[in-house]
Amino acid sequence: MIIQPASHLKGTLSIPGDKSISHRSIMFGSIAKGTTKIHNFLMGDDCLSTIECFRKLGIDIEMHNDHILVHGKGLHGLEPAAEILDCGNSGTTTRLISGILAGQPFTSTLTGDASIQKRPMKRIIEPLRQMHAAIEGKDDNFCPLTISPSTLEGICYTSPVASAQVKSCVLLAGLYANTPTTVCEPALSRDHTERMLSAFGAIIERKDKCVTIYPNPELEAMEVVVPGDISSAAFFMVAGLIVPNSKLILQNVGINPTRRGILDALLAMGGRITCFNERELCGEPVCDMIIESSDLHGITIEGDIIPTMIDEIPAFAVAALFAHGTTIIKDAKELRVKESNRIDTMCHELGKMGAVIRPLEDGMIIEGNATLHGAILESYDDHRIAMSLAVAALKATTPSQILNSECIRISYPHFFEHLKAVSTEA
Ligand SMILES: O=C(O)C1=C[C@@H](OP(=O)(O)O)[C@@H](O)[C@H](O)C1
Ligand SMILES: C=C(OP(=O)(O)O)C(=O)O
Repeated sequence: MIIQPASHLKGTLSIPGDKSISHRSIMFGSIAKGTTKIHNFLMGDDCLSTIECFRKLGIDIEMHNDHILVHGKGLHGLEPAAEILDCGNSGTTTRLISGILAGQPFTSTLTGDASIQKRPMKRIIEPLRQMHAAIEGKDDNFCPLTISPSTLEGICYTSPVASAQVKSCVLLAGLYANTPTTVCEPALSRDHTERMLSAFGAIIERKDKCVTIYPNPELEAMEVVVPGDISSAAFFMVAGLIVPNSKLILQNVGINPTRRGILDALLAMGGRITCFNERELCGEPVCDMIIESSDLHGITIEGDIIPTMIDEIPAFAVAALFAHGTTIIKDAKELRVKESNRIDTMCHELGKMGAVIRPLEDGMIIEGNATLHGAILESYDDHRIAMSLAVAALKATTPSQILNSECIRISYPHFFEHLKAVSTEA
């Protein structure tokens, strides 16, 4: 993909469905009784991997033009898959489905692509084993994972990482345990599982950074309307702020407090972002946004805000390049275990364009007021890296090429069409 420098961005975009919420709607719909109808589902490759896994586990899932129907079979209705479950590139699929599979009376094996096979699974193997799950992984940490039948016990688990995937995995296993299960985390990670599972009928109690789930609920099918994904909106939030003379309207952006860190961080940098039409969609807060070119200044982000913007940090780093002063990102070591090592990949690729950006063990130091030139850039098959580099390329003095950019299909299949629709070449 060739990206031309842009003179300005103008227009209105309807933000595609949230990836995290789309995954959960299929998973919870599959283990609920009755037919769950899903609107605004994200047709990204990761969510399609979740659909394929549940089809292999015996669930009938119908794809229609404007909705999906999941014919759920209840908590104990899944059937053994005839083959290995392929989670593709999706960490969310791999880790959440493991919690459900730990509670089944049959053995399952799951794996995914080259990137998934490098991502750490010890973080779910350990708590699942504490629940007496029978789970084996390559080198005790990697896919393929094999999960065999066992009788699960509820636990009180203090997670060393703020990870919604770990939290959700343990809570889902907790549905099948003998006694209640509690998960506490060091900082609050996204809470879509808690919100949506409660709406499906699970009994969930929350207190500060801990969540307790009670076993064996009657989950009932429901209608889900998936809000737009702030992680996808983030690319256009940053692009609209850094390209001069721009004004974008982003419609239907999810602003759940556990996901809105990018909005708060960009506002703290002086970004002109106005949220209006605030409403609630399926238990999730949503708004429309106006984004206008802004004079940004560097900030430090660290601590509790980090998990609320973890996937948006590559895009945030691009905004920091065009702020006055230095931006520091700390406490974001988790970036090293995503689809790529996002600290190293961003520093390396932005460096090729002339950026002054230094990796830290747990973040980056980014010098602002950058002048970037075009370059041939590698996505490392990481969708967030491909799209963040495309945004940086809008501000370069010459065109850039992004290699292996098809990976955007994972979370935002129409990204390049949307970018073309709102940008005017310099
Ligand atoms: O639960 C989820 O849907 C997700 C949780 C986050 O991962 P971690 O739980 O590993 O932080 C995030 O990076 C991922 O894109 C989606
Ligand atoms: C990290 C991501 O997803 P996952 O963990 O589901 O692969 C992401 O979408 O940025």
